[in-house]
Amino acid sequence: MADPEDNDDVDDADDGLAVQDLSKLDVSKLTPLSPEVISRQATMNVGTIGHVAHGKSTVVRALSGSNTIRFKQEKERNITIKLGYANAKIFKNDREDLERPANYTSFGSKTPDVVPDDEGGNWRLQRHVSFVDCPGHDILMATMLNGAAVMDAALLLIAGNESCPQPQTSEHLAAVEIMRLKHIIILQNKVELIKEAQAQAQYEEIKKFVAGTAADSSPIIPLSAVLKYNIEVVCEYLCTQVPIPPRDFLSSPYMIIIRSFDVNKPGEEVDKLKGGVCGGSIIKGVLKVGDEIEIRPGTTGKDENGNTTCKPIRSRILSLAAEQNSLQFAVPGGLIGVGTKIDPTETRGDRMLGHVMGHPGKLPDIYVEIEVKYYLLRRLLGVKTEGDSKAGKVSKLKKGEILMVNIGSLAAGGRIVSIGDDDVGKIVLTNAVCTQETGMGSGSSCEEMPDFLPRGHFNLSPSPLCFLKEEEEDGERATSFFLPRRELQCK
Ligand SMILES: Nc1nc2c(ncn2[C@@H]2O[C@H](COP(=O)(O)OP(=O)(O)OP(=O)(O)O)[C@@H](O)[C@H]2O)c(=O)[nH]1
Repeated sequence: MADPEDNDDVDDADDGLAVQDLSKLDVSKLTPLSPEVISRQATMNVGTIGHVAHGKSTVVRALSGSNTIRFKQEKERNITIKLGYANAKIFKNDREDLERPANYTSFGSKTPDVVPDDEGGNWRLQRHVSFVDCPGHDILMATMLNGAAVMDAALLLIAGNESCPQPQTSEHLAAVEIMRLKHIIILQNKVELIKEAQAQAQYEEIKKFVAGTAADSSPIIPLSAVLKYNIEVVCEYLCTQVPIPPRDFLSSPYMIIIRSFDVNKPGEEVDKLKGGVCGGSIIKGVLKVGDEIEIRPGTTGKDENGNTTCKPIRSRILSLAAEQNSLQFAVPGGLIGVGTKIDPTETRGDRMLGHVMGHPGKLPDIYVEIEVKYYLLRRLLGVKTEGDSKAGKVSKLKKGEILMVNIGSLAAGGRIVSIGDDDVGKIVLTNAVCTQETGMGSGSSCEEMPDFLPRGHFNLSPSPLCFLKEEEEDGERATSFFLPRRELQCK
């Protein structure tokens, strides 16, 4: 994602990339492979999933050349805590004598779209991928699910020197299955640590584990992420096994905000202060430099009766960037950074996380209560249980129970206020949420009731949503999760 701290490095002109000219932009002709788009911005999101320390961050580093572990605590503990992002361009060589997989490779996001090799051939850009690096630790499952919300495909990392499956191997696979993710590539990592017979035995174990799941017919690539062995096979499969995701360029823009920053250094002079920056992923539509924008819910608070109030924030786009590539327009897909005129104190320290950005008056309504049809998983995932032991069973949801609710990039607390016989739960949220309403929504809008947030009933599709429920089982902390059936209509 565009890291505002790197903003000074953003090249505006003559950066060797395709030119984006707003005066010639015809949005109806854009595709995720248009040269002026993929030259600068990733248009496909690929997640890395799997058990803790199986090599997710290492494989992203091998593919992109960038380190996704960026936070101090993460560096100290050597585990991923927040979602990490890194972009990579995937190239194919045009020399016919070069056999697969050596004719595929990846370079960083700033690389020009045609790179000459030493033998008279050229590496030509095929895909521009944004890697979403998920944490593998069980207590960070909610973060992993936020990442799964934007994935078009996933790399499932399985360490060759451990038995399969480990708890988060099955938990992550189940999560992406529920998100309806179909394109999964399995990476049997750390193969340089094991003998061939051991690798073969684990291959059979993996085949048995994925039988009947979304990864049933997924390719299994033996890999060493540290030695970069078989990385070019991953590049090839990303081009040949994962279709270009369909994107809606024509609708009014809708971006979920995943990070936000104040990019000013302490003590900066007033006339040099820069406006707030929001990072996120556009779900549909195109945002352009100069656009008027609105952020919802925006500034939220409570009135004298304790009711939640909100005031959407309005501003203008001053700059757009994808990692270090400057953009004139941004499309659905990889993460972008949006420079605005918003007071930077409003965007400091991820304050806008969970909000959405779009054109003024064009975003969905804001809600503090949701009604959702859910289904429970039959057994707890992520814990080792003996046989048919009750510890693995998921208990029913109860009135008054507190859940964690993920809607887009928002992770909010939610209290169940009622549960119907038809597994429809009414949930009051701790945070207001602006989310997509489809079907016959019956919530009244914020404009109609400016002092109060509405109580709405709606189907959250296509906004991904899930609940996390924390349970103590024999002293072991377990996590299970629940999702609404996407096809269900609202009341
Ligand atoms: N020998 C060997 N070690 C590897 C390989 N890939 C990763 N590792 C090591 O495994 C450890 C964990 O790697 P990470 O990439 O941080 O694992 P992760 O899955 O991202 O970890 P979390 O995000 O914390 O779940 C590190 O010490 C890596 O150097 C590999 O191919 N071979």
